[in-house]
Amino acid sequence: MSNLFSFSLNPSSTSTLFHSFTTPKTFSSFKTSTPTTFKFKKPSFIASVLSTKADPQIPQTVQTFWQWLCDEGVVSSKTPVKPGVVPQGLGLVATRDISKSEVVLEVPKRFWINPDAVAASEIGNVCSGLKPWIAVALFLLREKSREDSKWKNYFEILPESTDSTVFWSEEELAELQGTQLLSTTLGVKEYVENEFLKVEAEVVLPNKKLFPFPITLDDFFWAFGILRSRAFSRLRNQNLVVIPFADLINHSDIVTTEDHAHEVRGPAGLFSWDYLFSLRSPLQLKAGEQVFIQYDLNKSNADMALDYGFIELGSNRDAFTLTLEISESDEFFADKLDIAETNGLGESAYFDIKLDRPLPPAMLPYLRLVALGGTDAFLLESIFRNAVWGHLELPVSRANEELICQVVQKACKSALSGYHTTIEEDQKLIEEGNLSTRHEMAVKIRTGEKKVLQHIEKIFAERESELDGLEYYQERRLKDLGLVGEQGEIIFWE
Ligand SMILES: C[S@@+](CC[C@H](N)C(=O)[O-])C[C@H]1O[C@@H](n2cnc3c(N)ncnc32)[C@H](O)[C@@H]1O
Repeated sequence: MSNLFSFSLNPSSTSTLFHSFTTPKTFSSFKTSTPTTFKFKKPSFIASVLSTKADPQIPQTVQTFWQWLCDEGVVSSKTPVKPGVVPQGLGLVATRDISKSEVVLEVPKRFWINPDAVAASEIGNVCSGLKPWIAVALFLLREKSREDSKWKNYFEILPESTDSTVFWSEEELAELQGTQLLSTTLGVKEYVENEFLKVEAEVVLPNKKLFPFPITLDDFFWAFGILRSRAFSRLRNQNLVVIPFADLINHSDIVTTEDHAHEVRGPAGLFSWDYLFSLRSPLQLKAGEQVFIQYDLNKSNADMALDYGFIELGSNRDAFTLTLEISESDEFFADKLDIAETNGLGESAYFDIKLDRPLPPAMLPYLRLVALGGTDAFLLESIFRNAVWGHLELPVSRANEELICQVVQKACKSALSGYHTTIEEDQKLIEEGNLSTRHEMAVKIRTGEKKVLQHIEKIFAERESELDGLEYYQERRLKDLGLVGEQGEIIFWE
């Protein structure tokens, strides 16, 4: 969550994961692709905090969990937070005033659930070749089923699922018709199912002694959901780690920094030192207030819905990912690919576009490259290779610029026609209220995507109306050669 909760199947970035499930589109067809509840009752008023006396609002499982943390020396009378029942399910609540950046909890490494814990366990050998998240998922399921698991009390407080779209019914998913979130969700579900079938056949079934209990696809999805919503990432040396107790912390957009989680060395019991996961409060708090962090500033609402099962109200997380591709049938495919790769892009490129924000800097050059042809194709010659990206950062020719404007607008229109409601209809539904959590999330996600598409369409419509006033490669070149006068007249013939 400080950076955390952005567990990604591909550690390079969360958006890589996102994109790995979208179907790349060619330029010509460039378009954008487009359980159950918590165990705990959610009070609508203040949080109820565990005290030394049993509080009837706190489930027995949470009281037992807390007692376990006390017995293990993870918490003491000095720990300034306790689990509480809050509107987001369980959360961490201050038991006294807390100052900004104060350490609120520390969890020794022996309680962390991560690939190292798997490697050191009985299933370490059979899981050694697996993707880290799959190994940890199997470990979670195995420990959950064991009466003598070290984490037994922890498993008792975990939710059965979240509102992540991977847990939505078909009827609920139908409200996402036309959205990128729907195609991403379906892609993720298919991916998880395939991984499950593979690991079931290759690891679980052949090792009945290690996995003596049945593991179903639903179980595997549960583990996947736990990892997506609770694993911390981007700690030093830790890309995927579940930290019991620390993972009770909820997200708030009031927090705008991400640097709250650290790995430190410190006392981890009466006589031992160990690595500790240390969490600091990003805000100053009064006793009784909930501790929040920022899960990930870069995630779009669609990412949040998929990973955590909630979204933010402000529109700054509304986003749309444009997928562009150099078509293999393009007569200049090899040259274009070479230029794209030299500039850190590839055959396909993904551009996350946010509402009311400028376009990603590489998007226009890439679009111009993909559209390059006809009399502009000379720029693809190898003699220009070092300078071509610089040329593509500015309009190349009227024809090229007009083409990209038209293609993008057409693609936006086509994507917009895939939604089954208009923005106005969505707004009416929100105003009327009475929507379930998931339905409201779906309506807000589809409204957000449509607004971003309209925003992109507007940018390119405006650009198209300004084509006559733009300066293109040939004019720039003549100017560089001193062949254009102050008024723009060509003086070559004088
Ligand atoms: C790391 S867990 C936090 C503890 C969790 N509330 C629990 O009861 O176990 C993350 C999950 O908490 C919930 N959550 C966290 N922040 C939230 C927020 N601002 N709004 C709604 N739900 C939130 C979501 O279900 C999310 O998947």
